[in-house]
Amino acid sequence: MIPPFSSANSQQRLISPMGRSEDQNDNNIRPALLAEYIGQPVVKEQMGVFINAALSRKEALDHTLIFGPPGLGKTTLANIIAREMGGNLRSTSGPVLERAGDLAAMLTNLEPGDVLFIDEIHRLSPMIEEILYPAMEDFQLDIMIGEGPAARSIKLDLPPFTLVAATTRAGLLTSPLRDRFGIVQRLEFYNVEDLTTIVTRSAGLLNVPMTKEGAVEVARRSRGTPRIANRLLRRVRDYAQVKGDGTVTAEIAYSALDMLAVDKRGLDNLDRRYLEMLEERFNGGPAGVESIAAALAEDRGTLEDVIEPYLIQQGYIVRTARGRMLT
Ligand SMILES: Nc1ncnc2c1ncn2[C@@H]1O[C@H](COP(=O)(O)OP(=O)(O)OP(=O)(O)O)[C@@H](O)[C@H]1O
Ligand SMILES: [Mg+2]
Repeated sequence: MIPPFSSANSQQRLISPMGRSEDQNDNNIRPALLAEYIGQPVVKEQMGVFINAALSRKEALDHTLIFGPPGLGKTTLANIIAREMGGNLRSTSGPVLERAGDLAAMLTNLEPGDVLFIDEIHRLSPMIEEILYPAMEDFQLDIMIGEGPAARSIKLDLPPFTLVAATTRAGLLTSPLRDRFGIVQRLEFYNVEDLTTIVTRSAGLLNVPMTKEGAVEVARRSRGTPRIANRLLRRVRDYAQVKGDGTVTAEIAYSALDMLAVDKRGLDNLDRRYLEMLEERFNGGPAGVESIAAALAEDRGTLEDVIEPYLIQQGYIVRTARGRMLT
C-alpha cells in the first residue's frame, strides 16, 4: 500500500522505499517463516519467544504493533506471525475501513487463532477505532444498528484473535489505541551484511547466478531496505543477461547500478535534495523540520518517518533541540 504522503517524485525512483506495483510479484521471495526472516535480531528473538509461549498455552498471540519506515518487512512479519501461529491472515488497511460494517464483517468472519492484519493503522477513522477497542480487549463486537429512535446496539462475542497492525507513523496513533497492543516491535534499517544475505537468498530463489561481491555491491546501495535490495537485484539481473554472461559479479553490479544512477551511498533523490537544502539554504542548520519541509515542498511526516530516520542512522544529520543539523 502506498502511503498518501509519498510524493510522485519519491515513488518513481528505483531506489524509493515505497512499494510499487512491480514489487507485488515479490511473493515468491518473501520469507514465510521466522527462521527465514533475516536480520532484526531483537524482533526475531522476542517474536519467537512470544509465539512459542502463546502456542504452548493454546492462546491467541497478544495484539502486535509493528512500526518502521517503508520496505523494512512489516507486512512480511505479519504474514509470518499468522503462519507460525497456524491461523489465517485476514488483511485490510486503515483507509479501506471506512464504515463500521466493514470492520464488523471482518471481525465476525474470524476463526479462533486468526490474525487480522491492519496496515496503515494510523489512518483509521476515530469511529472505527472505537469499535476496535472492545474487540481487542474483550473479544466483543459492540455496534449500533439503524438510526434515530429505532437504533439499537448489538453485542457479539468474537473468537480469540490477534490484531497485527503496521504503521510507518507510530507517532500518529492515539494513545488509547497504542496502549491496547501487548507487543510493540520497531523495525530498524538493515546493515550491509544482512542485506547481502537477503540479496543472496533472493538471487537463489530467482535462479540468478551471483558472486558474493556482486551481492555486497547491491546490498550497499539499497538504503538499508530489503524492498530496494530486491528491486535492484531484478534490474542488475537484466543487465547481467544483456551485457554479461548472466552472472552478477561485482563489476556487473557496479556498472549496472551506475547506469541506473543509483547513488553509491544508497541515498535516494529526496535524501539528496534534503541534504543539499540543509547545506545551501540553511547553511548546515540548525533548521526546523517545518522550514525544511516547506522548502522541499514535501510533507513533514514524510521527512520525519521516511527520510530522516535513514539519514540519522547513517550519521548525515542530527536532530537537536533547535532543529536539524548536518554533521
Ligand atoms: N527480514 C527480511 N528478510 C528477507 N526479506 C525481507 C525481510 N523483510 C522484508 N523483506 C523483503 O522486502 C520486501 C518488502 O517488505 P514488506 O512488504 O514486508 O515491507 P513493509 O515494511 O510492509 O513496507 P510498507 O511500509 O511499504 O508496507 C518483501 O517483499 C520481502 O521480500
Ligand atoms: Mg507493508
